Amino acid sequence: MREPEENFPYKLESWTATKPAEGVVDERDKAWTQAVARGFHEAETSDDRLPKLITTAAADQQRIYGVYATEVLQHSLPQLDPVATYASFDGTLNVGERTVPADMITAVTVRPSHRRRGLLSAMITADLHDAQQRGLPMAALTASEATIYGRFGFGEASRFRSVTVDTSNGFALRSAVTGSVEMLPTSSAADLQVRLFDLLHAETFGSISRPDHYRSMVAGEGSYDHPEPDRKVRVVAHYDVDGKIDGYVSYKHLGYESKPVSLEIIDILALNSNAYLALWKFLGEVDLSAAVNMPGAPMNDPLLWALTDSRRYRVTREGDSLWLRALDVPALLAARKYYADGELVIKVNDRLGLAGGRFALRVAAGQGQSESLSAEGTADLELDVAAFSSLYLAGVSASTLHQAGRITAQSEQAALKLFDKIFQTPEPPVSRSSF
Ligand SMILES: CC(=O)SCCNC(=O)CCNC(=O)[C@H](O)C(C)(C)COP(=O)(O)OP(=O)(O)OC[C@H]1O[C@@H](n2cnc3c(N)ncnc32)[C@H](O)[C@@H]1OP(=O)(O)O
Repeated sequence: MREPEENFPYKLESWTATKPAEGVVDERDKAWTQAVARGFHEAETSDDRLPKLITTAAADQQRIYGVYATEVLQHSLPQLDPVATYASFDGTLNVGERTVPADMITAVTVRPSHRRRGLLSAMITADLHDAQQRGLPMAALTASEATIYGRFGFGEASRFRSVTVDTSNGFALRSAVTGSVEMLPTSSAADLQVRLFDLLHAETFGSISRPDHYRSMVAGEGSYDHPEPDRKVRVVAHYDVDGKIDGYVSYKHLGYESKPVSLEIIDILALNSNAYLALWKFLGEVDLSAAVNMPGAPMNDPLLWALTDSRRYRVTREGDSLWLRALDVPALLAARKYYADGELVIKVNDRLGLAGGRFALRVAAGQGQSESLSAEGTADLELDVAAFSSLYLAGVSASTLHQAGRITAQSEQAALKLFDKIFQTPEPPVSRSSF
């Protein structure tokens, strides 16, 4: 691991999460997990929940980073408490009919009394170099704030919406759905979620893996964000006409004090649009509720178009979903599925020295071939690695980024159009994971 250099009165340590033996939590793991909770302004995790949380991190084989003060002041938190936390684990990103390995970053916190001293910079630089050396072509995260990660080469790659659907009297869908819905024991949600997600992940462009803690979150057993169990969680599955489960929803009632009295979706996965709409029909008809909130709705949600009254569908928030950071541009260019042929030379600038260079892309019959070229020479487009990472899944076009001043070099309109023609996709990228 690269050690940060000059003027750094801290020690950066790294280890792999391991399952607590016989439920006994290692003191270092305990201090690290509590530091994460403090960093996100959450309540500290109760002792009986700690083994479960650390077990989920171990299931992901998370690489844990902790920054420790080399000297602590009298009466301050002990040396064992990290002043900064960070974790990463290997996942995959669907780039169209195949996946590429990705370094998935999570649990980034710096103690408020130690912010803006370069601690995040030290951790992320060490992890990105490590990921690149291990041959991972991409890094990925979901961000608490949009201002943090651009400087480290990350670009927004997909977006999501939060929606509220008015399910008061009169809620109806335009067309009939088939199959049936049934309530399940919440404990069965963990494995069901994994099965459905794996199928969807393999076929959804832009999908990134989920961390293991989704298993307990969707079953009301707590997650990293909210470690304590939530006994209000309910789980309902959709069965197709042959009796096979092809969708599920994990949700909870927000209480009679919510206005309007609402249900909230924790997770909804459906293998086809019939299952998706049937689950929504169920949610829309649940008694003692008049609205359903869906925090992670896709941008192209068919539900809007299925409602007899589309104004019942209200977007309450739109935001960035997945952030990507290229670590190996030629590998990424060769891996992606394309829908138009063409040839391009692009120059990628990377201040961290990880992925920069001049690269040729040749696409024929939807398959890309790429090679690194010498640094000197012309390029059709020159752009920062964060802009390249945003463009990679075509969640935004090169023309739009150029208009936004994000493609820095003087770019010919023809080159922008050619890039967009090669990279465009029939559907926008969709990510169903937050980590
Ligand atoms: C993937 C995830 O886990 S997302 C969760 C991120 N964590 C949180 O939001 C928890 C609360 N916030 C924090 O713990 C910290 O403020 C962090 C982790 C965001 C930043 O950690 P720091 O150690 O302060 O960052 P560091 O000192 O390395 O800053 C590097 C640069 O980023 C800038 N920066 C850091 N945080 C922010 C921010 N929130 N908004 C804008 N700029 C920021 C710094 O000003 C600095 O800029 P410079 O290079 O021009 O001087």
